[in-house]
Amino acid sequence: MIKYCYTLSGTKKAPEAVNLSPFFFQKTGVKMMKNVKSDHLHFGGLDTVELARIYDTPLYVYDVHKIRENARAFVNTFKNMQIPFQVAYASKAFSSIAMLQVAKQEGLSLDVVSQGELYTALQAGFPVERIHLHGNNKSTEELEMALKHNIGCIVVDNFYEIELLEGLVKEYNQTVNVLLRVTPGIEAHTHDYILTGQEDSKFGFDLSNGQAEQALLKLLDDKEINVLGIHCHIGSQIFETTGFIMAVQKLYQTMNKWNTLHQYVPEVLNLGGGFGIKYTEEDEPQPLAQYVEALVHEVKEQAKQYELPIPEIWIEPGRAIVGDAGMTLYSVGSIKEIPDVRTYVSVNGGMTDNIRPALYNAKYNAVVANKSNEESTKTVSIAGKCCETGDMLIWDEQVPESIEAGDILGIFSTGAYGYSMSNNYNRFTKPAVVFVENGKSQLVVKRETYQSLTQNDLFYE
Ligand SMILES: Cc1ncc(COP(=O)(O)O)c(C=O)c1O
Ligand SMILES: N[C@@H](CCCC[NH3+])C(=O)O
Repeated sequence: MIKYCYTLSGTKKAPEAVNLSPFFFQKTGVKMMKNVKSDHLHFGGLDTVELARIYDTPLYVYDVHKIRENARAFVNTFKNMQIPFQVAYASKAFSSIAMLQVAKQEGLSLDVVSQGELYTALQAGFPVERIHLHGNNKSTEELEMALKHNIGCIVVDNFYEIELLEGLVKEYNQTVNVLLRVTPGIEAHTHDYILTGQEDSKFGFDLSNGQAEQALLKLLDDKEINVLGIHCHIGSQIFETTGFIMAVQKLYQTMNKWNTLHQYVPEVLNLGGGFGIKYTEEDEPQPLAQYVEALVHEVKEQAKQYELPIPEIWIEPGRAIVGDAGMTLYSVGSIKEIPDVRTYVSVNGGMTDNIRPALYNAKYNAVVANKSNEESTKTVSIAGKCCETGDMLIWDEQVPESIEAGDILGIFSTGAYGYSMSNNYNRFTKPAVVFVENGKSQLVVKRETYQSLTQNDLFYE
């Protein structure tokens, strides 16, 4: 049995160990992991071809050990830096009862943005005091649900919400902790659709036009509302720490002003999520610990400069916790060769289980999981099966010459915003989700059935 790996340029490399995660290979520039026992790709210690056989495809697979490792990278860095903190997992990246159980086990807090996400957290038995509710258009029902369950805090986003909340806390004679979401006017370097910190944003109160200050005063005026602190989130899939550092500086200028004018000093500074991960070898994220180190360092510097206390620092990573811990397995079907133009390899999923390539032109790498010892010398494009020309998962990927119908194709780093953004376009059913850990696999989200697709449909009479 040949024991080697291929780099993206096609050169062979000896694998350092048997069951390394694809993350390792992406990090080192080696494209795929080889199992020395067979020619099957292993993920989280298990044979992916076997997983596809047992659970069928398309299938989301999560390496739970990797989820824990990512979570601990954040948590342990805060602990080592001896600073009060909360790491709130942004459950929009991937919410399911099993995932939230793992988040709870790792001592994370939770960011939810809807009643559905809050309901899932409650079903998972997530500690309510560690749940934070987000949203740029929270409904009365959402706010009522948050108050009823006494969740940790509500991240207040706009004047309409303040009015609703003021009415509700009076009606229920209840106090509530809030964070004030501000937009610091920072344009992080990422895709336009996932930018959130700029002035022209639907999220939060703008700092520069005075609306944030107006909102603060309104909230401080209400004795049922405790303004725990300030929140800002500058965007998603950000590699450089510069944007985060600039946000901290902007927030401290504001805090200094608000301390002088209104004697308001926040206890909590929530700096959001957005820490970038590696999808392909072109991506160069920082190690997760470095994002935290940079943030904490800057907070300490600014606190010293303005002679303000060091607040509790909260962050909200989603992608960085689950992104590279998940992969998707598909079955290859039709292969269409257009001589001198392109070869389309169609799989039994696509934009219904991963809309990111269609939405953000996001890039991924794939491997033929049952032929991972074969050299990848053929250039093909991986197409989804939706009735959309734009339903392409990867353009120009290298695969073995022998690729054929029935092969299992694995796409790496689909753990964030894959399942959570999946949809039923063309009435495709959503795939199942499987967790692997300690050499075992377990189904944690069942595959949708045709029955579940039509269960809410009614006959027109
Ligand atoms: C307010 C807020 N917090 C946290 C996140 C999580 O972002 P990411 O998954 O990039 O860490 C998002 C999404 O961008 C967000 O809007
Ligand atoms: N869904 C986006 C990120 C936006 C997250 C929420 N603010 C993605 O897949 O990258």
